[in-house]
Amino acid sequence: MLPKILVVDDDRYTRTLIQQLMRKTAEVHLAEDGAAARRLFADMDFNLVLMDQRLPHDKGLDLLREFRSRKPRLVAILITGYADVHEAVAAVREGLFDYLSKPFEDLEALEAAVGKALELDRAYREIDSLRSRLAQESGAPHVVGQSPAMERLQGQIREVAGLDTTVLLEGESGTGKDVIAKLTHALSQRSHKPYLEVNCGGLPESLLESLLFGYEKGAFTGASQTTPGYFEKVNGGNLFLDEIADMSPKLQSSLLRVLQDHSFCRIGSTQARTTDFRLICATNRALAGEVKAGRFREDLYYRINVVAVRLPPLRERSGDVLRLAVHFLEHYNARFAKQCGPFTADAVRALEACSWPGNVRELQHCIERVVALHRGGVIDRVHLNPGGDPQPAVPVDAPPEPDTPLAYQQARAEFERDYLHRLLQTAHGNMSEVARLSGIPRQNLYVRMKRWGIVTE
Ligand SMILES: Nc1ncnc2c1ncn2[C@@H]1O[C@H](COP(=O)(O)OP(=O)(O)OP(=O)(O)O)[C@@H](O)[C@H]1O
Repeated sequence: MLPKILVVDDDRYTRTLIQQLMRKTAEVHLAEDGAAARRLFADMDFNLVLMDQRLPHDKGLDLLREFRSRKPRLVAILITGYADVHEAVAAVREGLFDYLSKPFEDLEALEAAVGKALELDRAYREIDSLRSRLAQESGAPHVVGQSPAMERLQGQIREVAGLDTTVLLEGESGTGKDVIAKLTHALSQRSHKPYLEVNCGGLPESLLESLLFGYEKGAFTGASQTTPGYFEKVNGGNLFLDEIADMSPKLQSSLLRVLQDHSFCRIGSTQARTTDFRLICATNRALAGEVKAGRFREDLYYRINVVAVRLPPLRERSGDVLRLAVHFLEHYNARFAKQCGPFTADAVRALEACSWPGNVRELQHCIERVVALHRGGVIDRVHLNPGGDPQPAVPVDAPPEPDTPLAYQQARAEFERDYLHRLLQTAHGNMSEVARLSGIPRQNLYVRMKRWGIVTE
């Protein structure tokens, strides 16, 4: 269905021009004054209003305020003469999406502005419909993404979730593997059974072993009481092993045996116990490459690589950046009890121009930072600073003069932040690769990246 645009202008030439320009991409409705505009607005749900500032009996901006009081998320563009531009700029701060100056000299710019405005309206509507769908599918996580790549991926997950096969999720850091693992659980026949997850890269071998297998009292120093492991506790449900490539060779062979026999022994016991779970694994390094390099067992690889699903990086999901930004904006507004937004046209362009090397996590963090630091109201490009210096988006202090010598600690901090950010970009968001290149242990890296706001979790 074509989007609906309302054009309010007393100048017939402008109305006809916009109608001709948009006739293939939108259903265009025309009003020559405020009264006609009010009638049409009351009757139809418009995706965009293009409003002239000077109307016979009304001021365009006042009419837009009236419309927005009835429909706060209305996306609107004001059409002004050059004399009124300062009013339009002020209106953008009030929540107007964009303004265009008449006479239109650049028709491509007009089309582009309308395209962006319609995209923002689409993002609002999709987030709303996702919310109401999720309210029905209780337990399923919010997976935002209507780009072709994400539609394909969600289709794949809906197909395999109920089949009880092992699922391998491959994708860069921050692409949403964790969220998709939870979705797989929520859509599976095991959804009412336990869902347990463990990050294989975050724990030393012995701790991971006791967490998975459980142990008998006295099995090792500190084993003060018998404790069942995840293989036992997850019985009937789904087990998510994140960062599977980081599992040690010893644990890889133990896991292989569990998958073959559906049985295991607690540490310190010889009694075999049976278990029934579906395995979901994730990795941000291509497992085939790890097998080739001799770091991952080939037989285990074939066991877990039954259905492999690739999570596309955010830079390959055209359109999703804005949807996710709107989703996180609403989330953090609710969480911090704020009213930040909407985004200006310039902010939308800045968000979409960024390559987001840290993927969805980086975007989420950017919006969280903006909402936390912003007093409220419209979010413009200056507030966002996407992908740039991960310091507060609204600077608290003036930046130091370029030739002012920095204190050693401060200079080192700036170097580290810049260094890690660039490295993450070079490694396409792959944390294990960043760890390898920098020689900094992975866990340590997370702590540092969190400190500099490069990652949030
Ligand atoms: N499609 C999505 N919709 C909504 N939120 C998302 C989506 N994808 C990711 N997120 C959010 O982005 C953040 C990072 O996602 P997640 O932890 O799933 O990434 P990951 O690929 O598992 O990262 P890592 O490899 O570093 O563990 C989370 O807060 C998650 O809720």
